[in-house]
Amino acid sequence: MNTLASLADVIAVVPAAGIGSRMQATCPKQYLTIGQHTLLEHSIARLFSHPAIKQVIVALSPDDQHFASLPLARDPRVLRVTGGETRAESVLAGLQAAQGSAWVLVHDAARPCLHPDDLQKLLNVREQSHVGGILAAPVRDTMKRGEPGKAAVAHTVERDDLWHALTPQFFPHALLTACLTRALTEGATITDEASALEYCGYHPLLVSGRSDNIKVTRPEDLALAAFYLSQIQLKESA
Ligand SMILES: Nc1ccn([C@@H]2O[C@H](COP(=O)(O)OP(=O)(O)OP(=O)(O)O)[C@@H](O)[C@H]2O)c(=O)n1
Ligand SMILES: C[C@](O)(CO)[C@H](O)COP(=O)(O)O
Repeated sequence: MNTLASLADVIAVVPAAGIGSRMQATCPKQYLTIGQHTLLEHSIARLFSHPAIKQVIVALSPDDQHFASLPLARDPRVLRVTGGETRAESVLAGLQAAQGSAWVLVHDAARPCLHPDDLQKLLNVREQSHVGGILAAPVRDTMKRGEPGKAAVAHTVERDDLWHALTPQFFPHALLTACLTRALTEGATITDEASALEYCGYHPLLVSGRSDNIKVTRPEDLALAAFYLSQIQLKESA
């Protein structure tokens, strides 16, 4: 029987089964460190900083050599599952292990700078929508479409109503599982959870989020993430 509190509980799925090839590092980028902790540990700590997040399901590569040595591996709130060939497949593996939570949040292991205010804003979506929503940052720069296969401008892209999709992304567990399963079965290209819902005809909410919630993707991102994270931690310790 779910208590009221458990109905409010949220399970987070953290896809962490990638190799981080664009990072050009000697280990998968989620195990690069800022200070004394890995990006994965920072990203999960940001989630657990909110009382509604009761469990994290982390999807790892079957060849993962790093997770077992982290304190996370002994945290009873953290459940390990085996990820897939794509991020979407890793997320689906996490969803299949998520039991007892009506809503599920998905957050990249490579986004360690999630601000607590943004997490709260996203969790509030549960009161506003039956579909769910995502953190997103409005595009700031002029956007260009390149000519296919050439480093030349084809045309400028209208940037009104253009957003950078971020994570976390937050959806009813049953709806996201159904949409992601259908999209993958039908061969759709799915790079975030919202695109699976869009594929099935839904329009998730866009929750304006901070642009410092970066995904560590390329070598120069690590120092920037370290700075942004230090700013969050400075404010939290004030
Ligand atoms: N098969 C995969 C691929 C990616 N991810 C995870 O999805 C998140 C966002 O993906 P991305 O930034 O693309 O990470 P990588 O795929 O590792 O990076 P790259 O594309 O540079 O190899 C990361 O936390 C990554 O570990 C995953 O769980 N399973
Ligand atoms: C999910 C995501 O973080 C939204 O921007 C992003 O798509 C994940 O990175 P990838 O390079 O697309 O796997």
